[in-house]
Amino acid sequence: MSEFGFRGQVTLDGPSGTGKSSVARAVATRLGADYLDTGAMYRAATVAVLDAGVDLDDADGITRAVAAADIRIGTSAAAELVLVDGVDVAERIRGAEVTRAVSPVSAVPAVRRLLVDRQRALVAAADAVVVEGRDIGTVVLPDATCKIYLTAAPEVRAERRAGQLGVSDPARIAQIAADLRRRDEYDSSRADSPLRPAEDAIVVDSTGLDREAVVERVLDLAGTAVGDPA
Ligand SMILES: Nc1ncnc2c1ncn2[C@@H]1O[C@H](COP(=O)(O)OP(=O)(O)O)[C@@H](O)[C@H]1O
Ligand SMILES: Nc1ccn([C@H]2C[C@H](O)[C@@H](COP(=O)(O)OP(=O)(O)O)O2)c(=O)n1
Repeated sequence: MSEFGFRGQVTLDGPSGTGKSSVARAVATRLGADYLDTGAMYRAATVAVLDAGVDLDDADGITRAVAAADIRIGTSAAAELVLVDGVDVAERIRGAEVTRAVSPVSAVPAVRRLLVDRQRALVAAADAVVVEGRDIGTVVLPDATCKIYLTAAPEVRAERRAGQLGVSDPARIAQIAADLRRRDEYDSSRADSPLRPAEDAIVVDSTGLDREAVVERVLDLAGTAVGDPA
């Protein structure tokens, strides 16, 4: 099929370090589609919570802080745009402070309702879109054209994350691996929209594949899902 003829939604869910962001961005570029990073929305919401000084056990306070914040997210694969109350937080949302706090913030059901509504509105505005997160195939877009669930061995995911952060010290890599495990467990066991593959998702294990091979596999699956000969 013509890559640029794609119309519909590709969803990419899975745990941290499986390659969701880098693969989703590349697939969106190749398809000429929009790109939505829902993890960046939960991270931006976490900035609002941290800046409001709310305790991470206080679900009502978290909800108020997120509802009061003006969170804006871009949908272009070419440039990342994440604003909280007009401030560019694209770099800050990747830092350790936000990464530590994002799971409890994203487990609050009222926060999820707010952000899922915005995610659906952004998707509705696009003819073609690649959306990545944890619950996109299961909750946000149950009727998506093509659903992918990305996995990879935990030690490979930790090494990738360490490489991305420029970390080579074995003790710090072990810390990154422990943090990933903790977040996986938290995200998979929360009551509202836990991380899990949708029943109709295709599982792609990226452990032994380089990024380009995963991108090609996802493009093949997207082409098959819209029924065009590849
Ligand atoms: N298949 C792959 N093989 C090796 N490295 C990869 C692969 N996919 C992604 N990466 C790298 O791993 C790191 C984490 O990828 P990222 O896309 O941020 O994952 P996620 O969004 O799932 O957390 C990045 O540095 C990325 O370039
Ligand atoms: N659709 C989503 C996306 C992310 N989240 C939450 C749970 C995740 O631990 C955090 C951060 O997601 P993000 O995709 O940025 O995380 P990684 O890049 O995979 O480390 O947000 C979510 O609950 N639902």
